[in-house]
Amino acid sequence: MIGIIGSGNVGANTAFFLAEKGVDHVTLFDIQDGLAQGKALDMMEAAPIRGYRTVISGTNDPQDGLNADIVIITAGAVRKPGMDRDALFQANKEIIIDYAKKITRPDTRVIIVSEPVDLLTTLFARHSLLPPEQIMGLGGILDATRLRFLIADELGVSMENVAAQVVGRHSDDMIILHDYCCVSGVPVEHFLSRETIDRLFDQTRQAGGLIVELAGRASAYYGPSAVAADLAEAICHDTGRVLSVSRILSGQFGITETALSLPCVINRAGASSILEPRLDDSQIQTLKTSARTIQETLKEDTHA
Ligand SMILES: NC(=O)c1ccc[n+]([C@@H]2O[C@H](COP(=O)([O-])OP(=O)(O)OC[C@H]3O[C@@H](n4cnc5c(N)ncnc54)[C@H](O)[C@@H]3O)[C@@H](O)[C@H]2O)c1
Repeated sequence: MIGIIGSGNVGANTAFFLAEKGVDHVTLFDIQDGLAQGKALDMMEAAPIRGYRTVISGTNDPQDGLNADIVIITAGAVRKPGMDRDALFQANKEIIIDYAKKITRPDTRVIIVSEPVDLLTTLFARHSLLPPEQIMGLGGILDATRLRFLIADELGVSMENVAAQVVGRHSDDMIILHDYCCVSGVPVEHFLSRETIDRLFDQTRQAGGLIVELAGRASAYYGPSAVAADLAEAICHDTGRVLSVSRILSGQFGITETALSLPCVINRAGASSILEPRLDDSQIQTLKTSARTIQETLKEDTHA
């Protein structure tokens, strides 16, 4: 069973995408009375046409959503135009601490979507009894997915032939691994000029903000939901896929006790091992600065 905490745009769409992937059971919870039940019912009533057999249920009891094999946390405030992700920390930190303490099943794997994701994943890990590999933040995998679209669109090729890797913080400080961006295994420089590649990298950094500006009242949710469902499926099916997720680092590039995205092997245990990519000196500095910023923010906050 997959529990989804928060049944707003990301939570509900993740449930829908999971149903289309054929998982057995998804339980939605939201603090707004009736919202989870209403959306679950709506999705079940689409099943005769969409053809999924998944049971999607809504609940008013958070423990029904938390007592799950995989818990996806999408609860909390979203950015408004002009806001950066860090501005959501004060609004969302208590929610994360609360759920970190309420998850008591030792085998639950947790995917944190709420923003600012690396800060909240670090905070969750501090307050949780779960081991670090079972706690994953939705970070680099979304940025890489967006970049794959942009490269494919620029070249007019199929997206499935485009690979991209983004690590570090899910923010303007994300680190796009140039050497790992390929089209059918061929480095992207072979097809695109340096200026075009830089423009696509900038668009990737600004992708989330652009959607907030354009949509006005909502942040991105189709892309994030698709990625959350993909990650949950990779865990359920014990795939061993390598995906860039935010997890507590254990000494990689000298960083500990802080969650940042690096490529991880995703299997039934969660983000079970980290594959260290080759980074240049400036990328290592960016990664370390991101870790320091997260630690300083948490240190300044006496409740964290
Ligand atoms: N990591 C990423 O890449 C990424 C991408 C998109 C959105 N997000 C984040 O995901 C979160 C959700 O986004 P959304 O678009 O679904 O927002 P939304 O406003 O549509 O939904 C949020 C839902 O959370 C519920 N909620 C608030 N407090 C709660 C609590 N304590 N327990 C349970 N539910 C609670 C609200 O009632 C609301 O229904 C935001 O923090 C957003 O910034 C992250």
